Amino acid sequence: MSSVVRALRTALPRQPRLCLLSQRQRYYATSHSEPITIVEVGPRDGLQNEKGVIPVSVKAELINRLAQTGLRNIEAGSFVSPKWVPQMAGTAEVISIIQRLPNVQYSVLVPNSKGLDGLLALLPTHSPDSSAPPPPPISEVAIFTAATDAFALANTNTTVAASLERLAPVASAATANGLRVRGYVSVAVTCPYSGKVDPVRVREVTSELVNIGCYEVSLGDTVGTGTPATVGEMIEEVKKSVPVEKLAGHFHDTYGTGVANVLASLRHGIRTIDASVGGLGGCPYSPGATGNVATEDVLYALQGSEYDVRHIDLGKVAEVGWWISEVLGRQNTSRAGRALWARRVREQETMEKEKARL
Ligand SMILES: CC(C)(COP(=O)([O-])OP(=O)([O-])OC[C@H]1O[C@@H](n2cnc3c(N)ncnc32)[C@H](O)[C@@H]1OP(=O)([O-])[O-])[C@@H](O)C(=O)NCCC(=O)NCCSC(=O)C[C@@](C)(O)CC(=O)[O-]
Repeated sequence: MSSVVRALRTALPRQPRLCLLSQRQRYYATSHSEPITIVEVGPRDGLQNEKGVIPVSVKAELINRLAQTGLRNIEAGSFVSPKWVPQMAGTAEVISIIQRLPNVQYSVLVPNSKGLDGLLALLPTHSPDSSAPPPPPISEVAIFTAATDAFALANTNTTVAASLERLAPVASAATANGLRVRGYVSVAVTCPYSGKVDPVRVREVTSELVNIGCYEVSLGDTVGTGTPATVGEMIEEVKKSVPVEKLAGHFHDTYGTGVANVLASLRHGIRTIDASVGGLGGCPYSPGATGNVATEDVLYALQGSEYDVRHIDLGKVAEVGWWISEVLGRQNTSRAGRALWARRVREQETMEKEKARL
């Protein structure tokens, strides 16, 4: 590591924020923009696919750092079987130690009643005792199924129909306990086991999730084979039964079409996008798929557009991406994140040269 890069790392928190919008872009963004919700799934979808065991302290720090960037929705982990996804073990501890920010919604993924019970055990059932530690700040659970039986069996050991039967009481119990319920439909474009997926099937499963109580359903291109054309076709089909306000887009970037698919889904009316800092992630049961579309890439692409994400600080998100990539010893797959890093190194080198010259 060069001395400039080392010095830069030490100096990171004191660096001025990156100002990436021109004055004209800022005017356009202010006067015409529509707010977009970014659901940051890095701490869950991102970390669940890492090879090594990640300490609880690192997971909690990732969530805390993300919460400081202006992101308002963070999926913090999952209460799934540790035999199936060992990387998510310790979620109870993680959510017990994160710092609650009042304007941030924290959620966790649950596959069944046992997962929900694990979460509910941590939440207060009566007026909180002032001497007790504060309860975890979870206000939402995410339940998940798939558009194909082959994927549902690989991911959750059950068929789609049986998973929906299993999830209905989970959704009711979560709602009864004051939690919002979000749903996911995996393999909404292609299934790694059974190939191209019929959009009609995606529509049916999405409707079922709404019927059992999901306020929103995230349509997952789990494998990341989607293109603006196939994603658009799928969304238009789903919209025949479910209002677009209840849909979100969840794209993996395997073929480099993640940002294009985000833009396509926005054009088709979706206003909530899942993304993962540093492009972390992938589903352990989707062989060959890479991480989610990177949060930094989405934020960069939407700057100055008619879609408003100005409440999220791209520079700060990029810093989190650099930090977590280094901690995990992995390559940062966010193109924008890498470019911003290179730019900062160049700026620092210029400053150093200037200082030496004076
Ligand atoms: C659903 C099960 C549990 C069925 O797994 P199973 O083996 O059929 O379940 P079981 O009921 O027979 O239980 C087996 C063991 O797991 C335990 N168990 C059972 N449930 C839990 C729980 N909640 N928490 C902790 N432990 C649990 C249970 O107690 C038992 O322990 P044992 O008696 O053998 O010691 C399993 O298949 C599972 O956990 N699957 C989760 C897989 C997963 O997390 N995949 C990644 C998330 S989905 C995703 O990434 C896609 C998404 C959402 O991002 C969108 C996209 O991109 O498509």
